[in-house]
Amino acid sequence: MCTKISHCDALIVSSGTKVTREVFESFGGRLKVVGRAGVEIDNVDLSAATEHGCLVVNAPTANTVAAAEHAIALLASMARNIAQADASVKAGKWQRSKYVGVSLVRKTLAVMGFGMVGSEVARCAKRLGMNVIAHDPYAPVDRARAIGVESVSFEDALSSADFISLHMPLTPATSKMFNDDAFSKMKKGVRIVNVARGGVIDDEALLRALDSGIVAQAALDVFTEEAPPKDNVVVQHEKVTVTPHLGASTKEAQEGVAVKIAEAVVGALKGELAASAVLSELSPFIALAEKLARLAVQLVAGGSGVKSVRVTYASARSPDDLDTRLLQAMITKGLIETISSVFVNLVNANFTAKERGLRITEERVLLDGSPENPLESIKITVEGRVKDGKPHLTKVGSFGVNVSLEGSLILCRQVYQPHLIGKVGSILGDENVNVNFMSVGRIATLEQAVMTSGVDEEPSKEALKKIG
Ligand SMILES: NC(=O)C1=CN([C@@H]2O[C@H](COP(=O)(O)OP(=O)(O)OC[C@H]3O[C@@H](n4cnc5c(N)ncnc54)[C@H](O)[C@@H]3O)[C@@H](O)[C@H]2O)C=CC1
Ligand SMILES: O=C(O)C(=O)COP(=O)(O)O
Repeated sequence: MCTKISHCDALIVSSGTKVTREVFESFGGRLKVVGRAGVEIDNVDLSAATEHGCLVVNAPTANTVAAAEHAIALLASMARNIAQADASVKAGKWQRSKYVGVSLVRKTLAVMGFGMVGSEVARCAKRLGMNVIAHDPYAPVDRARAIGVESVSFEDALSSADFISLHMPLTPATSKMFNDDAFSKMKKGVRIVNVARGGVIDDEALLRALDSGIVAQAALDVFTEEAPPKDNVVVQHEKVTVTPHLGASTKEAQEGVAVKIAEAVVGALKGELAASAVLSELSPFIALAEKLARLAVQLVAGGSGVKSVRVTYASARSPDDLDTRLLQAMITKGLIETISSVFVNLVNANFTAKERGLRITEERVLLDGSPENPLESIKITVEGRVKDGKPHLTKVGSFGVNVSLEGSLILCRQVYQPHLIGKVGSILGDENVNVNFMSVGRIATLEQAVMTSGVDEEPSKEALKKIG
């Protein structure tokens, strides 16, 4: 497989394909993007991707509904012993009393992890007449309240739930978080659904909890090892219902993730990073951030690089509603790529900045007014705004200018005096370089000023020297 894909610029995978260090190494630097056609990117070696300057994108929302529906399907079929009863009838038996189930209505469901899938599960469960509580240390309480779900602590969720549905990612913090200690805090007879990741449950502890009766039933779509070995005792347990990682497996979701990931990969190959709602809102500012950083590094350090950069974001949004990580990554890209051959992307930006001793500090200026626009301006020595959807330079040092940041710019520091505009224009004209605009930011005649010229072609070094 590695030989075949060494001829590719991008690779798109589902959870079943492990994109290991070996895969990145075999690409010999050609691979630019790995697209994960789904939510979780735990099957991609992110450190190896970073080191190889490869961007990793995912399609985080296209299978949300499918995963939530699968959790609800498992919840209902577990409560009514559908899988076990089906196998029994097919084996020629008729065991009506053995498969008496439990009702869902008015039971308490604890949704652990109140993100995209968890909140969709909560909405569906509410419609089934369940009392839904949620535990998520990072989700805003308002999100749960808005759909009539109470946010509770981990302990309260465990102790009051009749059903528990797991929807957190697998991270070092969530690995085996459902262990002996957690099971010991659960109500006796609790029923558990796991459509998240196998690793969040300690399998041996689950087995003990099933055998002791703390857990009456479990329904699992995901496993620590996929496919689980044939003799896996949890999988074979009569109180356990299993499916082979089918959460995202509906025709609609598969088509959805395919389209979304193709868009994200094409966008990334074109240098747009990714295509999601948040990103599209920030898109013009992403371009602005990178262009300002490119300009700043040239103005401030004269091409030798910078070590410490202060970025000021002016916005009417509360700092909590403005995620600047992507903007910061683009600033890093602008600062570093302008003065080196290092390829910076969303994945390796932090790593690359640290490696080069570049420290970026951020400052927020809270403006009055409508928070409809995520940002008003970004300042990194130079200041810029988005006007008509396009990045514009609005200030160089203390000089106000107003120029589009598309194409190439020549910035000259000067003492504002007659003939200068004409002289610069004729040097460029002699070279057949077309000047598409010129703007002078000045305080007064014969004072310091900044002249900005937009040019269609790149002037020769000699011409630039003459202008200098
Ligand atoms: N079985 C399947 O086919 C599918 C499985 N998934 C799994 O479902 C998971 C959730 O997906 P989404 O909802 O789209 O992700 P998401 O990122 O929208 O939500 C995850 C939520 O978990 C929360 N969380 C993190 N640490 C936590 C902790 N210690 N305790 C409680 N909550 C915690 C986060 O704050 C976040 O709100 C994914 O990580 C993925 O592993 C997703 C799609 C399909
Ligand atoms: O999106 C996810 O995280 C999933 O678990 C779905 O996995 P799949 O794309 O079906 O291999």
